[in-house]
Amino acid sequence: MIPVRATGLLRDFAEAGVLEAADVHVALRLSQLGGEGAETVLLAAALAVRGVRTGSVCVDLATIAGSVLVDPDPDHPDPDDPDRDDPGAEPTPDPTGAVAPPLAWPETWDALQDSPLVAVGVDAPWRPLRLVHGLLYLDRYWQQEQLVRRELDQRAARPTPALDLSALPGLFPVPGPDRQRLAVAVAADRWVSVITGGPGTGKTHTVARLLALLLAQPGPTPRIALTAPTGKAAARLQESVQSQAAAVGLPLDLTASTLHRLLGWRPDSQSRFRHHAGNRLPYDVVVVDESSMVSLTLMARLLDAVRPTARLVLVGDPDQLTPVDAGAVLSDLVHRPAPTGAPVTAPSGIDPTELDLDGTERAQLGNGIVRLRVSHRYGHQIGALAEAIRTGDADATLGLLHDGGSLTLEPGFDALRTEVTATGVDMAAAASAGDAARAITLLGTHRLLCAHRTGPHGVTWWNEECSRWSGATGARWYAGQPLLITANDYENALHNGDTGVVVETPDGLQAAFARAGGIERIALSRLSSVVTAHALTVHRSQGSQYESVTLVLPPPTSPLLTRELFYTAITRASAHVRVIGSEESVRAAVGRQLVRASGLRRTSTG
Ligand SMILES: Nc1ncnc2c1ncn2[C@@H]1O[C@H](COP(=O)(O)OP(=O)(O)OP(=O)(O)O)[C@@H](O)[C@H]1O
Repeated sequence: MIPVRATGLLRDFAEAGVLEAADVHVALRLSQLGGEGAETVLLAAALAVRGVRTGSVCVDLATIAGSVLVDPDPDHPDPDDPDRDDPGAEPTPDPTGAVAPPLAWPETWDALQDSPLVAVGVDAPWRPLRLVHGLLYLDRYWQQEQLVRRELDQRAARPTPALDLSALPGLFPVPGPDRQRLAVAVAADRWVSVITGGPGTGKTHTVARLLALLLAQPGPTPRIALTAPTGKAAARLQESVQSQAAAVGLPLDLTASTLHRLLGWRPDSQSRFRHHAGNRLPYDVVVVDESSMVSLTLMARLLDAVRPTARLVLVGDPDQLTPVDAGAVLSDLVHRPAPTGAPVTAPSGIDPTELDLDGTERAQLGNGIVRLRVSHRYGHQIGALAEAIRTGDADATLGLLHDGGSLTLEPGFDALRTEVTATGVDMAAAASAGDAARAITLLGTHRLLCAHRTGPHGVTWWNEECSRWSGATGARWYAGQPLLITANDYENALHNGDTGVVVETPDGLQAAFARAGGIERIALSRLSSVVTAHALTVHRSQGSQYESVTLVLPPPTSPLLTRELFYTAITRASAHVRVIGSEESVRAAVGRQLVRASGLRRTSTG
């Protein structure tokens, strides 16, 4: 919809589909408040608002003119809702490369420097917009970025107390080079560290051993917080750490919570969180899993609240899809130069030269970053495919997909239909017989993933098609029906993104969910936010693992088709990956990376 008050450049860009009404409204409001009439400044302001709406922290004035973005799905969720896990769509570069009406950037640049709306440079007093190093920010995001930068740099520069590494050999008994051991030593030796790696590379395994090493240090027992951006991720982290607790000597009752819960989210309060710089979190170690899903705003809140003398350990896979909200902090962190003064070597007793670290990885050690590389979960072929996609090698990706074995590229749906039908029949049989364990096992054997929520390649369409293939009768509930929880449900201890299946019980049909201690059956009438889920968006599948995954690729022109989407989807599988789509779609996906403008990677000082 084009706002009536939009004129000139704002109208041109709104008509070209680049700006939405909200972008224009904010720019016009700023113009009123600041007494700014220059069209180019108002356009730049609207593009800054739009940048945040589409995931960037700022607008890069050097590249914006050639990289107009499209917003493929205006159905954005409420950014402040902590229950929200599924963005459904990710704004990405316009694949057609179409550029909106031409813009004279030299003119715009001059107008921005002179504008009463724009603070120019790091030290200029407050104004609603800030221009630094060619990046234009809404002030709020500039402040958040500065806070994150400052906190991380201060943490990196400050030495930690001397470490006793004598427990390490017991925690990693196999001799020889081991990146997990290096990661533990590095994370224990710093106030902030990052443990990255693809799925199944042992990030949580490493975290459990890090905690054991910290608990073995002399002095008071450290207080530990385990957290993750979503309820489902927090539950997985807790389960995984608890399952290793006895083996490495951790307390058996360590629990994990969402970041919102940890920080004390208060929807009714101005300050939003109970914990902040004036009321810090009472922990000595804070481990954040699935950090790739943490936005700039949430990272700023967290850094504000963690004590300067608490070890902050960020864990995640920076190659996965980025958060719904603005910023891609984890990805920025692994790409930023080390701050001046940061130690560039591993702690004493650890020899990084043994570990086959490349130049980048060596430099990253200076930022406390260690990347784990060996997957303990999936076979060589899926690992090789993940690496080919991650490094943008389309030929290698296609070569692997054509090689057969556990990977296939198919143009049609026949094999998918056979698989969905067979699994559906088996699930219905098990569920009708009341065998919830078998029905849940079958649910984890295969998952259909799509880029889009709606449309011919979308989840909604596929859910209907798969329901037909698996013999659903059209009844609201039926035995063998796969379920997806779509909002956190504290009463039933269910998390947004949990999956279950409808099974027959002596009390009629009920929903069955896998729990750490076994299977729980819940009356269907007690579930408020639940849908049938033969298919999921790739976003929604983040953090889940299936034996076999089918990914339906959209056409090459789809703005959702990116390397991060492809990588995230195929790394959900532990044994088999089927990609349905054309070679062109595969090439388009591998070749297109999500671009999010941010100043965090640029320098360490801003
Ligand atoms: N060094 C190791 N030796 C043996 N098994 C390992 C090792 N590291 C990890 N594993 C096993 O590999 C599996 C995956 O490990 P883990 O869950 O820690 O990986 P992750 O990187 O946290 O995975 P994700 O985040 O994708 O869930 C687990 O079963 C774990 O016990």
